[in-house]
Amino acid sequence: MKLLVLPGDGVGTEVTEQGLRVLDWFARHRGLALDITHRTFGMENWRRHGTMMPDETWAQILGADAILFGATGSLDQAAAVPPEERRKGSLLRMRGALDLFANLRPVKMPAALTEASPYKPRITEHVDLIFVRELTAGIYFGEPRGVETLPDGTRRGINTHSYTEAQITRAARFAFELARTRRNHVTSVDKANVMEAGALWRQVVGALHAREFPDVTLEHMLADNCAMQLARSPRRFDVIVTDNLFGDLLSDAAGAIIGSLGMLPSASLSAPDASGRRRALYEPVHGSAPDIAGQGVANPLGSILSVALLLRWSAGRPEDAAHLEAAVERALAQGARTADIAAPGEAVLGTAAMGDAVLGCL
Ligand SMILES: NC(=O)c1ccc[n+]([C@@H]2O[C@H](COP(=O)([O-])OP(=O)(O)OC[C@H]3O[C@@H](n4cnc5c(N)ncnc54)[C@H](O)[C@@H]3O)[C@@H](O)[C@H]2O)c1
Ligand SMILES: CC(C)[C@H](C(=O)O)[C@@H](O)C(=O)O
Ligand SMILES: [Mg+2]
Repeated sequence: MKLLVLPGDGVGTEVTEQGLRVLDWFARHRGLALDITHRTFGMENWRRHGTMMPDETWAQILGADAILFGATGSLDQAAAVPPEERRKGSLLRMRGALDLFANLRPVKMPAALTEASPYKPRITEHVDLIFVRELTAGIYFGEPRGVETLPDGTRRGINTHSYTEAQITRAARFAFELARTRRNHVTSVDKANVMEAGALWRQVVGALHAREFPDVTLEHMLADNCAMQLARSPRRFDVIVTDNLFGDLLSDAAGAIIGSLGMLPSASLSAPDASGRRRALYEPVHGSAPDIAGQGVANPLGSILSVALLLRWSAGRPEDAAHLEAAVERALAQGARTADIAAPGEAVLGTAAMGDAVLGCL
């Protein structure tokens, strides 16, 4: 498998290093064959090459079987880099060009972390849900977009929320198929009461369900209610399918259930090609975390668990994926804690030491 590693900005580099150590364990002990290429991404490209996206890196991105990504975003970027360059080196350009429409964001409560969660244990116990966030359409990609100057000299910012039936159908089909491998329940989240695109979303998901997936339980939920239900009774959810923006917001909110955004992994997948291979990008859900970057304190488990998703979805190694997920659970059960998930008085590990703890449990 051709794997491209793009650690990116801020804590992205720190957590990806730990993800790579774990991947290397599977290469050495389980015969995982990897052809790994490393490239810089983000502000380091601007500093080194004067462009946010060297052509050679873009070619690597387009040619990779899978990408292990860290994070993007830096405080100096908006001031230092012209908008055109920022777009060239943006995560959204990659997601769009690779057509990574299905963004999986599992949220599973490790039993050991009930004290780290701001919620009561009776709320968080046994939470095991997964978002299928549509990732290549909606308001992130709709046209027209931009900032225009009005006749009175003031400006207006414009973005367009748009979904075609085909874009809704492929995300929903992915969610129904995934639900059949889990607890057979899909919650489809929209704002059908306000948005035309939301009403279409609901119709298309409902019709697909009736036509192809009557064995799966489907519920429709408005996005504002979903935000509340995630806090109140997250255990009720199995698969949540939703649009690009709601998926972004709701998955961060779900990170709080576990206690830290640093815990959440993700996989972004394209449709399979003729040989059944999906292009894929794996990354923690969190960003570059400028408030803690460079200190060696970031939680690497979001990246390490993204490696588990890579083993499952790109390497075709579900047993290895489960082995890694179990090792993370064991490390947590043995008391391994980075600062973000430590209860008061608990000993705190740095980023690399948390990597050591997981490796020790493999
Ligand atoms: N996929 C991505 O690369 C991605 C995702 C989200 C935000 N961003 C970018 O990151 C930058 C910072 O955004 P933000 O601060 O709103 O979001 P963030 O996800 O970077 O951080 C939010 C909060 O979570 C904490 N956090 C994040 N990752 C952590 C980890 N591994 N361990 C412990 N704590 C962690 C941070 O310290 C911060 O308090 C922005 O430029 C934003 O655009 C990128
Ligand atoms: C960095 C940003 C473009 C991104 C998004 O909004 O999709 C991030 O928040 C995420 O969740 O992956
Ligand atoms: Mg986000």
